[in-house]
Order: sequence, then structure tokens, then C-alpha cells
Amino acid sequence: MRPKQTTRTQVPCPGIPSKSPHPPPPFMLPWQLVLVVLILLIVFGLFGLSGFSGLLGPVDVRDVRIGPGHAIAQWMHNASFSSFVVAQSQTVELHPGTWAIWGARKKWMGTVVSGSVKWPVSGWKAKFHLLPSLIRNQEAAAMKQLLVDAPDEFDEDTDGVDKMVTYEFIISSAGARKAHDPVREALRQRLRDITEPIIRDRIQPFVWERYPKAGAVCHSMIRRYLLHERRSHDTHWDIPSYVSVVVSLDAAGHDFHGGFFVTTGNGEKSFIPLQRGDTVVHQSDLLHGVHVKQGERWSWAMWFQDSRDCSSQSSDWWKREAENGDPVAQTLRAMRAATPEESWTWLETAANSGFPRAQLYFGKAIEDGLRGQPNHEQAAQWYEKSRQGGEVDSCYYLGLVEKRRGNITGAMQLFRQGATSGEPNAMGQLAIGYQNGTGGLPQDLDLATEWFERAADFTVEAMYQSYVLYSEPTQTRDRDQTKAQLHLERAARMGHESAMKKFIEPLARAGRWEAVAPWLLRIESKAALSQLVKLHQRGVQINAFTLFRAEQVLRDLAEQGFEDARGLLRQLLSSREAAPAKMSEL
Ligand SMILES: O=C(O)CCC(=O)C(=O)O
Ligand SMILES: [Fe+2]
Repeated sequence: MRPKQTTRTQVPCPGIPSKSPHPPPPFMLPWQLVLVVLILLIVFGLFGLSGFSGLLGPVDVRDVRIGPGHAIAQWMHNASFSSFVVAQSQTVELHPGTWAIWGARKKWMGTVVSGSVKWPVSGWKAKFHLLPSLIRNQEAAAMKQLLVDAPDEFDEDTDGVDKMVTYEFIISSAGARKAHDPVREALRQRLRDITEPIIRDRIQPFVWERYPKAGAVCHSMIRRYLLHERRSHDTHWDIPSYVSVVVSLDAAGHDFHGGFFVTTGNGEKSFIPLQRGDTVVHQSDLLHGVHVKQGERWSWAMWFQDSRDCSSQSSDWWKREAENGDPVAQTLRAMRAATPEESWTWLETAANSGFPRAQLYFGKAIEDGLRGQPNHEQAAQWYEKSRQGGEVDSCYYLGLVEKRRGNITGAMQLFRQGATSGEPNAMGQLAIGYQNGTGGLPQDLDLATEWFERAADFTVEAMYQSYVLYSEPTQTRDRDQTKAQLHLERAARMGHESAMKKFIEPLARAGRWEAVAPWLLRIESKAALSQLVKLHQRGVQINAFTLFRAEQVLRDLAEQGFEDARGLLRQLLSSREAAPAKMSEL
């Protein structure tokens, strides 16, 4: 496979002057010989004539075809028994399209597993590709190590999918301001030194061949899934991305269990056991997510746009398919719609076609009052249709409607159905039922703990409640401080306000102000920010990235007109006082 050749070098002809006063020399001069050889190298290098490869130096063929024992080959075998995913493999060659005179030219030969997920109702199949070992073990390890060594330099914004803290490190991004902050530029550059050749030589050639309209990588980031932090990136579509590429930096079944999955929202998840350096390529029609059930995982994710300058024609994506009546395409268009009215129209059309996920979203749109007054009864009818169509998330929303109607027992039955199908919000509601003994459930703190703990991989409230429950004994177990502490830290790191305050109490009591400082920024209240400024003024060591972010937060608040933030910003920037901080003064 070759990337498209966009420009070709014009080779000037080294002609002999027409009116030469001297006869041409009988043999080529050495410099002319060199020129001719150079021209041959350029021409054959550009056109890739393999017959001349001897002239161009050795070809470094990296053969990473997988055998039947490889985890992905086994997954593929099992997928053939699945009701919703199919996959087959082929061998593919990638030529980087660049060449080096002195170094070896590179060629990648590997297995590509092409799979698809069959959507219910629609004939639509969401395709994806798996490329085992596209990234070398050492490359993946080197990328990860750079960030393991800089644990505090991750972004902690709110995630668009689950509203919890992201914990991502942006390597490059066309849109994000944080992709240009000077304080992390050296680290970003080291990561780009590794990632850019990989994108140019391996990822881009493959993506451009399979998706001819794909342009440039416009967003590239590392995500981490640590034990005391984020455990999941639950079921979603990559709405802003034309082509998404995910590289696992750890090995499933070895460093962690679970990981990247594909689904149709019916409760079944097919976990793809990506090994270190294995790569997934897909578009926004693939419903997918991440759940790290044990261990820790890091991944490198990229989003291609459909242009080289990162402008996006996303309003055109899946247009023809939507207009031809496909409900999956219609739902995707609703999620990219320019106006609420347009979104409503596509969702209504898709819901009327019987697509369970669209029925869920349409119910939400009605309940949220996307058009007119919120209407819970009408929303409930769509949730019910969606539930009957197999969409597990609907059990939770329908359960909430029942709860509001005062039918707690009916609500609990719905929550149980959602919970046993793996829906985390329903798990949390069922746990509350056992915690309080409501909705026809006995009070049972062991079952409450069990369900909260299952949900704690996904929702911040369940993380916090797991901490609360493990902090106390039940009739059958002692309190478990280790588990309680893990859940408290996870809830705190994922943005639970009470958890953050509880988590820093012992740090403050021990006078560990360096450790307290980043938390004050995370809490972001006026009191917390002024304490942070106070610590800084008193000479407490605060890492450069925390200080940089504090300045940014205060600047943003000041620009929004908060007078206090303006004052705090001035203090932060002004010189420090020398006196050490005392707990009693804070
Ligand atoms: O971490 C991964 O494997 C995938 C992350 C993902 O799906 C996303 O960032 O959209
Ligand atoms: Fe994604």
C-alpha cells in the first residue's frame, strides 16, 4: 500500500551548453556521475521501482504477521460465535513512501483484522480494523515512560463522555489551547519525536488507503487508566472524529484485564485483547469504550479530520446514508446537528424507525425540553420502546421516571435489569435500594457495597459511596481501610468534591503543603484558590505545572469579571513572602 504522492520533484536536466566552444569530454566527469546517480535515486525513490532497490540500499522489512496463538487471533475466533461482531484477517504491506540514501528503507508487513459490528434494526455495519504490533514494543514503552515520569502533568478537564476528570496528555491538537502551553512543550516535543514518524510512516499510509477522504491527525493524546484514578471511558461514539486510531501501550491479559470494547448498547461488550503496540482504526459509527477491570492501562489515541488543515466537514458525514433512511446514520447526524431543531428532527426520524439507541436519545431530548416543555410521560414511552428493543441504558432512565411517579418498587426492578446488564447508573440506584432497604429490597449493606463497587469503575458517586461503605463494618465483614482509601482517592481524583476535601485533610494535618497545593486547584472554590495563593506566597514548593494552571484558571475567572480572581492573580504573580505556612492560618 502506498500513500498518495501529492507532489513530484521536477528533476532539472543537466544539459550541455548548445554553443560550447569546446568539444564534450570523452568520459563523464565525477561530479556529473554523482548527479546522474542522484537523479536515478530521486526518480526511482519517488516511483518506488522495486527492481532498483539494490541501488537504494537495503529494505528493512518488519514482518509482524500474527499466528493462531496471538490474543487477537483467538479473539477473532471467538468473535465468529458472537451475535453482533464478525472479523476476518489479511496480510497487508505498508511502504512508508519515503526513503533514505544512507539508511535502510522501511517496509511493514502485518496482519490486518477487519471487523464489523452489526447494528440492530439497521443493515448498517460499523467497520473497524486491528493492526497487531503496528507500533514497536520499544516505541510504546518509551512513550509511556516519558509520561510515567511526569505524573502531575496530565490534563484534568471534564471529559465530554462521562463528565469526570479526563487524565489525558495532549501531544498535539488543532483546537486545544493546552496543546501549546509553554510549560509542557519540552515533554510534548519528546513525545512528538516518537509519534510523528510513526504517524507519517505507518498510521497515515494505512488510514489514507482505507479512508481516501481522511486528512491529517488533528488531535493526538495519551490516556491513562490507573487503579486510583480513571478506570473506564464508557460506551460512546467519537462524534468529532473522522477516523479514530487507538494504540494500546500495555498488554491485555498481562498488564490489565478488560480494556477496549465494541458494543451495540445491548449489554454485550466484545473486549478486544490489544497487546502493547496493537492498533485499532475506526470511524464514528463504531460504538465503543474502555473498561479496565484489573490492573492499569495506557493508550495513545488520535483523531483524523477529513482535511489536511484540520477544518472538518462533519456536517457531511453519513449524510447520504441518513437521507436514504438509515437510522444509525440519522442518529449520528443528530449528534452533529448545527441546531437543536435539526437534532430533534433526525432523532425523531431514527426513533420512529425503531432504532433503540435513537429512541433513548429522543426520550432524553423530550425530557430535557429540547423542543417545548419537558414531558416525562412522553419521554417514558420512548424509553420503554428503547428498553424493549434491548438498549440497556434505557432501564436507568425509565427507572428514574418510575421513581418520580412514586413507584419505587417498579423503579428498583428496572434498575436491577439495567444493573445486571452492566449499566453503571442503574447499579448505583440498586445499591442505594440495598443501602436504605427501599423499593421492596431488604437493607443489606453487603449487597449495597457489592453494587456500588461494581459501579465505582464508572461513576464518581459510586466511588465515593464505596469509600463510605468500606469505612464501616457490616454484619459479615470488618471495615476495610485499604479499600476505603483506594475508593476515596479515586473519587477525589475523578472530581468528587466531598472526597477531595476528605482526601486532603490528613495531608494538611501532617503539614504536607506541597501535596495539598494541587488539590486546592482541583477544588477551585474561591476559598481553595485563595489558600493556594497563600501557600505560594509563603514559599511552599508548588510544581511548575500546577502554578501555570492556577494562573490560567485565575486569568479565565478574571476575564469573566470575577473581581476576587483578579486580586488573587495579582497576588500570585507578585513576589513571595518568606514566612512558612502554618495550618492554623489557613
Ligand atoms: O483509551 C482507549 O483505548 C480509547 C479511548 C477512546 O475511546 C477515546 O478517547 O475516545
Ligand atoms: Fe473513543
